[in-house]
Amino acid sequence: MTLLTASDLRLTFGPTTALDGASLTVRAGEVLALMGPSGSGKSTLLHCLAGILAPESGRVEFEGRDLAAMSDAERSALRRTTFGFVFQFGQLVPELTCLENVALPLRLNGARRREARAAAAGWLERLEVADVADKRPGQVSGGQGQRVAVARALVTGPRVVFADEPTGALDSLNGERVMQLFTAAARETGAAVVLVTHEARVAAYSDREAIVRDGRVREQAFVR
Ligand SMILES: Nc1ncnc2c1ncn2[C@@H]1O[C@H](COP(=O)(O)OP(=O)(O)OP(=O)(O)O)[C@@H](O)[C@H]1O
Repeated sequence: MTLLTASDLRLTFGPTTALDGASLTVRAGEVLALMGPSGSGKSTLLHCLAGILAPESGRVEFEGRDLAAMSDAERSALRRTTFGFVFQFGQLVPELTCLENVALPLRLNGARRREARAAAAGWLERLEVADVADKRPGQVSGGQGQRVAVARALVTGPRVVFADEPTGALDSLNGERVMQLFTAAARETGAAVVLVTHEARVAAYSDREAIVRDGRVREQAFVR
């Protein structure tokens, strides 16, 4: 089943053409890796799929609904409840503990403090970082921080998690473990993952690879 469809996206930044007719579909529950050279448009495509950037032409549909036709409130509700995000540097809130960081999306969606904290604790456990629950992000390792960021992205039960170089700041051993835990947890919950990476060993955790070149999706192949 197709969840997200991008058709013929074009987007320029001043003289730079970032997307030049990019088209892509994301299926429910799949792990999709966006690969390709630096500057080819991978992150821009990811941001358009997630409704963070609006293409100048072309359209993005989530379950058949055009993101551009939604109100700002509808789009931000979609990002808060249906999408999850993991970036290269976890972007955790530095003033909150790791547990509070994971509980935060649930609190923003209206969950009670107690339930949000209980669910967050469960997710930290699942990502094997229960021991850092009461630490602040500045006091944990890069690998631990990324696991907390993955827990935070999955805690709301999103349909799609967007990840931009989620292991880019980690050494290979830590990166592999984060990818193992991330993709296993996403598969269990049925969330699709759209992942930007330039590392083949990170892409190896995907079901499908799409190669972005010069602002277009040039090739697609099933990995497994
Ligand atoms: N906000 C911006 N302002 C100006 N130019 C931008 C902006 N965002 C992206 N670009 C340019 O658009 C092109 C595509 O960028 P994008 O970040 O999507 O590529 P990428 O494939 O993700 O690259 P990398 O692998 O290096 O992260 C690049 O030439 C980039 O410099």
